[in-house]
Amino acid sequence: MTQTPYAWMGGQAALDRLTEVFYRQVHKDPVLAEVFANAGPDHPHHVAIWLAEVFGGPAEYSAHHGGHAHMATMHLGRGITEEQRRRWIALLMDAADEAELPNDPEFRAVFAYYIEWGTRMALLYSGPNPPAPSADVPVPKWGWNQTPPWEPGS
Ligand code: HEM
Repeated sequence: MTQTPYAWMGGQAALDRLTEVFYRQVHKDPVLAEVFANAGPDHPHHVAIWLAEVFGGPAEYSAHHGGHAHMATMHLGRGITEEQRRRWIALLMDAADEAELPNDPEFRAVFAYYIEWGTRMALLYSGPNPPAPSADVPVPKWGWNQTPPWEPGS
């Protein structure tokens, strides 16, 4: 069976590397620094745990960090702008290079697919009339979709 995107990218260690690099840049960024000014030191790890679960790793965010409802609540009322969303993506994609996540087209496409979707969901929750955060909504799961990774011999 094809391994999960989580395993393909190098598991939790890779995601922690990613979010550490990412938030280091976020805190220096003129568009995003203010948005994350009050985020605690554990924030990068929490987001890494979330991403792990999304990409097929352990369901630790659901089990110990409040699942979808907590994530959604953390975005309520923040009024995230399109400019901030775009910058968030740009910095995360640069961080994926710097943290040396796999750069094969299939992995990067799946990664970008979730990030595009997820940032739009964050915007929705942060804006007026957000969906009510619900304990019944599961953490989303992102597999390979249309593009399983090319592997030698396949
Ligand atoms: C795929 C997109 C995104 C994901 C997966 C995501 C994930 C998360 C998670 C899991 C938390 C809660 C962390 C915890 O449990 O402590 C969180 C909080 C937060 N997110 Fe997002 N987020 C995304 C997009 C964004 C965007 C685009 C922005 C703003 C530009 C944003 C701003 C914030 C802020 C300000 C917090 C609260 C940080 C704190 O004070 O601790 N998020 N996010």
